[in-house]
Amino acid sequence: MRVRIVFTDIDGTLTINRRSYRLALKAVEALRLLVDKGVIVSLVSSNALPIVVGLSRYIGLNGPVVGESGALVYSDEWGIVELTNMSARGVYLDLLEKYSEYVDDSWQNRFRLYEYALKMREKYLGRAGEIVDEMRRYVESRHEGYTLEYSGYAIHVHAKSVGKGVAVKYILDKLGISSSEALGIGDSVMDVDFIKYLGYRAAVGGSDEELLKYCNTVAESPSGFGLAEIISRVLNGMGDEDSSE
Ligand SMILES: O=C(O)COP(=O)(O)O
Repeated sequence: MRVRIVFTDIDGTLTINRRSYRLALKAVEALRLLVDKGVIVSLVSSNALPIVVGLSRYIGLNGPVVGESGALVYSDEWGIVELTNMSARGVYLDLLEKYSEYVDDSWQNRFRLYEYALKMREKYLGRAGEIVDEMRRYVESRHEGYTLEYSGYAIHVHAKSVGKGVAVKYILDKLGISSSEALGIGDSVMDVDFIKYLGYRAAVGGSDEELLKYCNTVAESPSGFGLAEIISRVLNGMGDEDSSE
């Protein structure tokens, strides 16, 4: 197994479970270990870019990051790279008004450029799937070229051409690394978009069923604890390869 770059989602993948924002310290330690071994680690998230850049910096990671579900990429060397020019602001404002019974605004929207988020109101979380499907039908019939997805943390409204996969391919291409040497780790159906292109495809325990269909490794432990488990398998695999050389 030769992994040169690891792309990992944040919410539900580095956290202690799929509802919390609290990082699993085991996950932080595992990512740092990868960096120390010379592996590039990139965060791939639907969060606003400043959150992703900040987190990457303070954890001590070394790779380019993806924010706004793939609309934006950042690295110290490249600066902010915009992978779309289609802002979903008008679409999100329409949804916020029309579906105000079900969804609330996200504070992060003041810091977003292209992709916008809505939070499902607590009392409707049990009906999230059905409400999201209805909202998607509305968006796709009224706003050509736009769609929405649900991560379990928020509903993300963006141009159809925007995706975590487009951004991950952009990074691989710029760095000259083959997708066969890349590992992707996620927890939600939104992660299928980038994981499906990569040579090594892993899901943490408790992931969405849809994601599991695309993965060749599934952790037993949930969320960030599962990520630590996957990384220890990778590091052991790399050790085997080194000792056989
Ligand atoms: O902001 C969200 O809804 C999810 O963020 P993530 O892409 O890091 O899981």
